[in-house]
Amino acid sequence: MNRPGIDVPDDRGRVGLDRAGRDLTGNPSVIVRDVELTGAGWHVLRRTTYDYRRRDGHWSSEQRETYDRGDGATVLLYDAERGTVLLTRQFRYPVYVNGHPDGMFLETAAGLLDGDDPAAAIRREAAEELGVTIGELIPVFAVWTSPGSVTERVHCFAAPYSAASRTSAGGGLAEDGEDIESVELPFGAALKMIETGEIADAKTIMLLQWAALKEVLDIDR
Ligand SMILES: Nc1nc2c(ncn2[C@@H]2O[C@H](COP(=O)(O)OP(=O)(O)O[C@H]3O[C@H](CO)[C@@H](O)[C@H](O)[C@@H]3O)[C@@H](O)[C@H]2O)c(=O)[nH]1
Ligand SMILES: [Mg+2]
Repeated sequence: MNRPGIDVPDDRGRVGLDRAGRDLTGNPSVIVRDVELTGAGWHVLRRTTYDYRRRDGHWSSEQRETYDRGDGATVLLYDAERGTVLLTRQFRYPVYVNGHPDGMFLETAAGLLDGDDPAAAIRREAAEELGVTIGELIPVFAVWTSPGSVTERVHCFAAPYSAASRTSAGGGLAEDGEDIESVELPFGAALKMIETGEIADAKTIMLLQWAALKEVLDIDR
């Protein structure tokens, strides 16, 4: 058969996209029966049918759709001397179409791993998006933000920055359609923006609250 993304390369060169999950063995109460590719555009949508043994011992057949965009990484850049954090602002269509007033969204620098390990990926993204060359890099946690449907795991880091580590303009890759503004905020102001809703991105909120809990930065400045 000549099914793009399955037997022959699709327009992004991918094959075997219907294989994901078929070899899972970690949970004896789950038997994957079928994987259908329902969409292979920029990212991949699948409908998976599996048998699931409920807690009462009965088996049921279940279907779940998953959105697979690979894994990602993000970093909270902080300057403890000056009490600031460095964030990105860019247009995010998915939030705009779902209630955000203008879609201009404040986030920690982030990106897809694109085949790199998480540390290498976030060093690349911090340079591309904010022009920052990261030195010390602190792993914080790795989280699934939408476990009912999105497969993505986001590796969250923190890293110090200073005027000296801002080595280029940043802005993102124009050829990828990126147009990213650097936004430096006092830490206390960033925390207040969580309360007002001006910061409403899950990974960004988690990392700012981690920094407050661990007293990485002084809240009162
Ligand atoms: N043409 C096209 N481009 C796309 C599409 N989806 C994404 N892109 C482009 O693909 C690039 C991906 O940039 P990254 O910096 O790698 O990813 P990101 O979107 O900024 O970051 C993601 O990373 C976080 C951590 O994984 C995620 O939490 C967050 O949702 C975000 O999508 C961006 O230039 C984006 O415009 C699409 O459907 N079509
Ligand atoms: Mg990005």
